[in-house]
Amino acid sequence: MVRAWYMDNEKSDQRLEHHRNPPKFVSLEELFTICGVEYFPINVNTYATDGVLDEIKKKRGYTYEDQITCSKECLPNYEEKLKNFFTEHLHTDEEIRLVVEGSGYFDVRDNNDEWIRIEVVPGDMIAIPSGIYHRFTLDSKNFIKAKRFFIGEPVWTPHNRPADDMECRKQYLQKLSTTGFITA
Ligand SMILES: CSCCC(=O)/C(O)=C/O
Ligand SMILES: [Fe+2]
Repeated sequence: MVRAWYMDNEKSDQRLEHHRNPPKFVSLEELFTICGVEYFPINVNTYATDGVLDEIKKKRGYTYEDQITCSKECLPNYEEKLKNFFTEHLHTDEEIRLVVEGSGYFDVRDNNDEWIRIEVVPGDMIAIPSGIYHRFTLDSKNFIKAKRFFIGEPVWTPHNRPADDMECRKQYLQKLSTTGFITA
């Protein structure tokens, strides 16, 4: 089950939870309405046959799928990749991940530019919208295996902050400031 909370401002080990004192948790509804981040619970034991994941893929047009394992042993250029993942950036497309093993943290900026930390564990599928500033880190267990989805040919390019002039950033802010991400 995904959990999310506002981060403290400590610069210590990025792999720690970094709760505020007192902790300030964020609900799934808030994650969606203030940041546009969507969440789908998936059964990692049955997703190959139960149809839930297939339905999401069909509905959202995810035609590309692969798997990434982040660990010292499995990820080429591990240190450099982890450093890049944790550098604040945005993408021109959604970033969709389904955790099948291990765990980690996606951090996203809220509408006041504060960090919200999203803890992901097996069965958590999240869609991080195009244009939102975010980053990723492993937790202290140093291992995650996740499926990645994409509409069409994947574009993984991160655009590091500042990327405020990018069209996807402007569109994201426009959505937030007008209707938000609330859908009928
Ligand atoms: C658990 S997937 C690794 C992180 C990643 O792919 C990414 O693009 C972070 O922004
Ligand atoms: Fe990213």
